[in-house]
Amino acid sequence: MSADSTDESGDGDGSPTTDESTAASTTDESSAQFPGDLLAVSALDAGYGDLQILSAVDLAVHDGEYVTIVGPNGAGKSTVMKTVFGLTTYMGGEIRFDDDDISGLAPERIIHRGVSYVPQNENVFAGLSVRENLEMGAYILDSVPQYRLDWVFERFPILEERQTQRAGTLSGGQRQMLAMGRALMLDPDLLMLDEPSAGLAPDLVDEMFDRIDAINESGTAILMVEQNAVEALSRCDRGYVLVQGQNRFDDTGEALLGNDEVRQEFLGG
Ligand SMILES: Nc1ncnc2c1ncn2[C@@H]1O[C@H](COP(=O)(O)OP(=O)(O)OP(=O)(O)O)[C@@H](O)[C@H]1O
Repeated sequence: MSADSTDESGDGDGSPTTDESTAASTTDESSAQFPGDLLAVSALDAGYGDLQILSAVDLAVHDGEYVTIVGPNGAGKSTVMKTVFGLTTYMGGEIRFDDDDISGLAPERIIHRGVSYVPQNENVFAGLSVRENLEMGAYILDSVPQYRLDWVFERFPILEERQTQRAGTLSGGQRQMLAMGRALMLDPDLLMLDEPSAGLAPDLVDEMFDRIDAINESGTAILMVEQNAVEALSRCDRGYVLVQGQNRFDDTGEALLGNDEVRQEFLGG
């Protein structure tokens, strides 16, 4: 499924690396339905220049899983995703994807492995048409695969209707759909979404989450950062609570929602 069929190393031993150091470890039951780690982040240190933000962060996403990161402002949630995608200063620890070590690789190389990332802001080319934006999503390929365009249009019919319209003239919700559609053009194994519901009118938030559910149900693993924590945890398979650049809790979404400490400290009671 990933765009790159030339992975070199493939030397992983497949052993899970993420469990020990977090406050509430991942339950075996929640992991059992998933075949293995797609993304395995262990003891990750990262930041910006000399400024360290993440300290020994552990996180895993299994094949086809839907994982959410929640936590207070400035906790480093976006930094985790940016670091997986090669956009920050990698300082230590390990990031494995599909059993290959991708720690510190540049984004172009990570995209080839089958990871797509939708940042929170400036995630479309405003001056280009909807269709051109989608075509840009497949820029690493020699030609734009029509079946992927069709796949995206099927999931986001509004993008087909508006394909000649400039992205800058779309509504916030449509723009977010375009950003997601573009990220899906390469049929990634893992889609990382940074606050997909941010700035959306309340009646569009549920619709956005429904679309993310549908993408996940079609087999794409999701790693998502969300301020809308209760909604996100109620939909995901597992969640992580990050505080000051460190793991605080991880468990199934349901268990985190039922955890009094998590509710009081991080979910508004
Ligand atoms: N480009 C950058 N350069 C320097 N520091 C940054 C940069 N981006 C983020 N930071 C800092 O890193 C810390 C973590 O930011 P991050 O955006 O990862 O947090 P977050 O948990 O996603 O928060 P929020 O929910 O507010 O987006 C913050 O202190 C932030 O100011």
